[in-house]
Amino acid sequence: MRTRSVAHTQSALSHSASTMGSRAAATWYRCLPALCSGTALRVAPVLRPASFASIPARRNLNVQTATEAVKLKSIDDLPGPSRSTSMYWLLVKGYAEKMHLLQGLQKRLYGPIWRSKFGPFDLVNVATPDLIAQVIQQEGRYPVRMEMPHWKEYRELRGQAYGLHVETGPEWYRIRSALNPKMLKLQEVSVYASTIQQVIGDLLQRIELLRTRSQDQATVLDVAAELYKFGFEGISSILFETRLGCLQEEIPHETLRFIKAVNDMLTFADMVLLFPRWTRNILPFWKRFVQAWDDLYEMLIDRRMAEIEAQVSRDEPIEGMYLTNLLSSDKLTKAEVYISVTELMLGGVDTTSNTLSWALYHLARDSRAQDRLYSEVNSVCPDKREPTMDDLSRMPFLKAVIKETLRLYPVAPGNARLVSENEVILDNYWFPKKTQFHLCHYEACHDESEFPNAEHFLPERWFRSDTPNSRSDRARPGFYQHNPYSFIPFGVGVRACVGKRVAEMEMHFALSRVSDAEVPFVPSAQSLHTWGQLRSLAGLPFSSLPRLLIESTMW
Ligand code: HEM
Repeated sequence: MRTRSVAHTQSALSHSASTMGSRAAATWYRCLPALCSGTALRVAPVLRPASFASIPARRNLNVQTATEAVKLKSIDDLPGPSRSTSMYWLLVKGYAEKMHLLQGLQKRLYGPIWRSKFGPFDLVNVATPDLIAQVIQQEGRYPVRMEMPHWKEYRELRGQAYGLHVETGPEWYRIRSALNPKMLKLQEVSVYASTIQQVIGDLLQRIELLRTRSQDQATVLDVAAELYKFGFEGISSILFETRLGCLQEEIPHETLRFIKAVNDMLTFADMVLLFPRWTRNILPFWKRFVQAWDDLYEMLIDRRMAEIEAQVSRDEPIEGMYLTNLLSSDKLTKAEVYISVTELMLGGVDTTSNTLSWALYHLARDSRAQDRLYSEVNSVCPDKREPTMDDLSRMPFLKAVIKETLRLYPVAPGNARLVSENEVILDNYWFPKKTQFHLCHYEACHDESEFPNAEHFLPERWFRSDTPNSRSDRARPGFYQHNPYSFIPFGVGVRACVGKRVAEMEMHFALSRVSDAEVPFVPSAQSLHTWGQLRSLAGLPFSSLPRLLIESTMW
């Protein structure tokens, strides 16, 4: 099984657009970055950095008069690499696979705002929290990340609804408003807690099984793959009210085909975007992209939708999970429910699983952080009790570990905005409507002036209470006063991630239970390195021993 970031890989321009490339575009919709209405940078009170309190209200900086605009510089005045330089960096220097690092390189060369062109993209890159804030504040009522012409074309070919990623304006907002309530309200999301706990139970059993089968009785050779399966199983159990069996010994054939269809769709989406239309008769990418979407629909969604619809129409009582609720709410057409659930599914897999992989990687290398996490979990939930949502609110260090992981490895290393309602002014530049902005989140959350020791994993940095008495340089004044736009892993505003609450719940429950049951450590004689890529953790070896075993040998 491949462990590619599905939802937020292609969604990055969906879940990130960060990288603005085909990959970005893919990541982009993968994370299918949605925007939860009114989700303005909420943080748990304990972890709340002071500066979050002062996010300025949105302002609309539409250009007032042509005279004013004339005084400003234009997009043509921006510095930036030529097309051939960009292609050289991407293809020859290998940045196509690590575009998040290109952000810092180009910022050093051209300054915090620059223009870059490659393939079909003509981008204005912004790489400071201030500039990111300025774009967001001018994004308009119905923000758009980027155009998704290939998705749109497929939907038209099959007569399907457009869905969150393709739809724009009030129509996008109508769909989004129907999806938000059962996704973004904490109380509503807690309904899914017991389902997720069952899936986590399966994950723990799977880790134990793989460990005991290994030569050293300690190493799970590819923990990222297991977490990917967990991500898939978790989100599908919430959305479809169905267990796919990803964590079983024998993964059902249909499930494997579904997973393959998801990966194919994302992979070929990249290709379809990059090559011009006339190549479709010669190259296989478009046909395979269409085939992948067809398979994806047919294999799971059609089948599950038909079952649930039949139950709804027979007025049978059904466990009211997400899909059932959407189908019975009448707020969306059946076609819109189809596509919305698919997009949520695409957004919900690799996002949570990659974040968990990176968190375990750092905990395995940092026994101090690991011990602190275990003490916290164990004090709130002694004797391996499964945590409840209420328990999670008493685990600030657990949440800090996830935040710090998302800062170091943002699922969407870049995001995008195609500002089509307004002209935009940034510093002393004026941009016409429909300018495509690339928001360099990765660079912003790795900026030393915002986060001292930015490349280090320091969950404590999210605790203001650690500041006053500590002697370490982490505690120097102002350390926690980062600009709120330097860390927006789920986006911000009405288009922010629709799956944020579900993702946090999944990650918090999973990490608390894994750290309560396992003692991860770096495999001997193996120096784990941080791969250049943010998402490809495939093959991440993970050694752990059951905590119970360690505790009993101590006695
Ligand atoms: C670690 C977990 C996750 C992270 C860091 C993340 C991050 C993001 C980001 C940055 C965006 C773009 C927001 C913007 O443009 O301002 C986004 C959009 C989206 N995400 Fe996530 N996401 C995560 C998990 C999920 C999950 C679990 C789901 C599904 C339940 C999901 C579904 C979506 C969708 C559908 C959108 C597009 C929304 C729209 O365009 O209206 N995400 N996500």
